[in-house]
Amino acid sequence: MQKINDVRDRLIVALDVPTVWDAYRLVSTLGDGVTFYKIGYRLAFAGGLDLARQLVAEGKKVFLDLKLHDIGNTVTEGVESLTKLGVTFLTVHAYPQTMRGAVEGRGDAALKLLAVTALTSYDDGDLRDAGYGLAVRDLVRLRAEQARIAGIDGIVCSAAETEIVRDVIGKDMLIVTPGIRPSGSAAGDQKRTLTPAEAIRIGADHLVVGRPIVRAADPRAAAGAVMDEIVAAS
Ligand SMILES: O=C(O)c1cc(=O)[nH]c(=O)n1[C@@H]1O[C@H](COP(=O)(O)O)[C@@H](O)[C@H]1O
Repeated sequence: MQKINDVRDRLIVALDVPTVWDAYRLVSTLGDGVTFYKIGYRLAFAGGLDLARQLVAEGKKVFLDLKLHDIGNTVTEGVESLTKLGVTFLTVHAYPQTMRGAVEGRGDAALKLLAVTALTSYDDGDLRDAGYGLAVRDLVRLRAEQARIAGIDGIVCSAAETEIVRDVIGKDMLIVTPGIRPSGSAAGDQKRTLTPAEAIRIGADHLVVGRPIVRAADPRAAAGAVMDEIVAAS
């Protein structure tokens, strides 16, 4: 596992809120306890790229979750543009051409590229529906191996696949796990979930948590409870 100096960085809160204003309000509510934020489709298409720059300027780390996937040249050019934002992580789908294009576009920049293997809302039946002949665990293993070969920095998968992925990628790449559900919280559309403590114990580096914090009656207390679990399990 890569060394993470500040344990707070292990929690990434997904800013899945409608407006930049809502995002600022949430960041201010969560305060210093949360150091790492994810900006995904919802905000990226509503002023989120400027927000990313602003959060970076304020000393927060930002994970830009755009899950890029296109012909290699287009991915290369898109990633080249995104290196200028100062964000820490960027997602691409774990297709070999896409990953190679992203690594080329990243060049020498500090941006770390994460490859999304099999979405955590998918089970084996969903993969069959999408035309795949592999079970989730086999697809995740294959894509983790392809990501390592392509020069990607980390893997996005369910924490349930952490051991399989670690076996393939070794210690130097990151494992970032969404689909985290504190016990008692609603799974929603997530199908492959683990609790924060389970995910940390099994070896995940960073946990992505959205609705259990963002939609909590008291988001600061919810984030604090997740962080307590992370610290206790680290
Ligand atoms: O790339 C991601 O972050 C991601 C990959 C994946 O397989 N599953 C997944 O849920 N995510 C993202 O992680 C977040 C999870 O949010 P919650 O389900 O609300 O905790 C969302 O922003 C998803 O877009």
